[in-house]
Amino acid sequence: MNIFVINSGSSSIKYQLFHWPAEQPVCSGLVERVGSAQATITHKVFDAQSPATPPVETQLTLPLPDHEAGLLEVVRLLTAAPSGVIQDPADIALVGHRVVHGGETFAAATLITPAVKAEIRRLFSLAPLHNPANYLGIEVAERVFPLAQQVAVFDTAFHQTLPEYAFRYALPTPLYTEQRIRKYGFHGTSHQYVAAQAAAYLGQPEARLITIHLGNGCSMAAVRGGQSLDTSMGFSPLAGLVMGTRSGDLDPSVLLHLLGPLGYSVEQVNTLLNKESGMLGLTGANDMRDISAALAAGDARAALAYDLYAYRIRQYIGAYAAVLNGLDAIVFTAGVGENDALVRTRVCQHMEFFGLALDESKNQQRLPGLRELNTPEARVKILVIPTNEELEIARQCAALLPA
Ligand SMILES: Nc1ncnc2c1ncn2[C@@H]1O[C@H](COP(=O)(O)OP(=O)(O)O)[C@@H](O)[C@H]1O
Ligand SMILES: CC(=O)OP(=O)(O)O
Ligand SMILES: [Mg+2]
Repeated sequence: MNIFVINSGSSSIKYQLFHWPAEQPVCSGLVERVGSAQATITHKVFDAQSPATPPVETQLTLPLPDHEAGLLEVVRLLTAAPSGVIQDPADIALVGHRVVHGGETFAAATLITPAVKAEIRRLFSLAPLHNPANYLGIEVAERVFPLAQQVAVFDTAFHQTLPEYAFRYALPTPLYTEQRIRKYGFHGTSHQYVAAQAAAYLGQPEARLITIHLGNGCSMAAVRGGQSLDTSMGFSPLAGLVMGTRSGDLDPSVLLHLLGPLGYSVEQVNTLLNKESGMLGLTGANDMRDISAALAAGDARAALAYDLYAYRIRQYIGAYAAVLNGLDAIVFTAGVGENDALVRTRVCQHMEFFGLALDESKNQQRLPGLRELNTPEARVKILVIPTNEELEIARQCAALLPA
C-alpha cells in the first residue's frame, strides 16, 4: 500500500510517499514560494533496493498560482517519467495531512469527514497562519486522490495530556469554559516522534526528556513516559521561544501599548508579532544560516540575537527540569537543532548544575542519524535526533486502518 503525507504551509508544501507496511520512503519533496511566478519544486526519488544511495533529485522552477496548482504538479511528478513512482493517483490508498490546530476536539489521528472539516474550519481563527493552508491541502487532495482515505494528524494532539494547571491561563474561568482560551501547544508530532526515539535509545520507557524543536517555528516540550507534561507554545504557535519571525514570550502589556498609545491596528500587531519579529526583527534575517554567517563576520546584532535565542531555551530547560523533577536527556531536533552547532553550544553552556556537559568535538561533527553529544561521564544525555514528522504522520494514519 502507498501512503502519501502532505504538510502544507502558508507558502510551501512538503510531501513524502511511503510503501507500507515497510515504512519505506519512495519519494519526498518540497514546493516553495507557492503563489508566485517563480515557485520551485525539489523532488527526490529514493532507491528502493539500496536506501543508502543518494536520492535522484529533480529541480523545477515554474509559476504556481496556488496550492492546487502546486499539488497537481506534484502528482504529475509522481506519475510521469522520468521521476514517476506510481502509475495513477488511484495507487495511493491513504493521504495523511498535517493539521496544526485540532483544539480540544482531536487527541489522535482522525479520518476526515465533513464534520471534521467543519471543525478544522472553525479553528481557523486560532491558527490563522497554518490551518487555512492545511485545509486547502485536504480539499485539493480530495479532488486529486478521490479514492484515497484522507486522515488528519494534529500538531496539538500530543499535548492533550497536559494537566489542567499547566494548560490553563490565570484568566476568569468563562474565558476557558466558554471561549476555550488555554494553552494547546504545537509541533506535537515532532516532539512525540523524537521522544519515542530517545526513550528507545536510552532503553528507558519512563525517561524524563526535554525535546527542543528548532525550525522556523520553535518549541520545547517536557515529556515523561511518552506523555507531554508541558510545552512552550500556547494558545497559538506564537508563545515561548524566539523563532525565525515570531517573537515568542512577551509581556501582554506590550500589545496594549502598541494598540493604544502607539496606534497600531490589530492586523498590524498580528503581522508584527508573527512575521516581523523573532530573529528577523532582531537581525534583519530569519534564516539561521544567514545569521550565523553575519555572526562570523562580527555583526553585533547577530551576536545579541544568538544570545537571546539560546537564553530563552536555557530558561525553559530550567523550568522543565523542575516540571519533570529531574532530567535524563535533552533532544535537539528540526532544521536549526539538527544543524547549528553554535546554538547547541550556547544552550548547553553553564548548565553543569543540571548535569549537562557537551563534548564540543562531537558537537562539531556533521553525521546523519541519532547522535549523542554529551561527555561520557555526564549525568544527562545530550542527543540530536532528526525529526521525521511525515513518517510519524504515516504511522499514526496506518494505525487507524483495520489490521
Ligand atoms: N546547516 C544549517 N545550519 C543552521 N541552520 C540551518 C541549517 N539548515 C537549515 N537550517 C535552519 O533550519 C530552519 C528551518 O528548519 P525546518 O525544520 O525545516 O523548519 P520548518 O519545518 O518550520 O520550515 C531555517 O531557519 C534554516 O536556516
Ligand atoms: C506550529 C508551527 O509553528 O509550525 P511551523 O514550525 O511549521 O511553522
Ligand atoms: Mg516544521
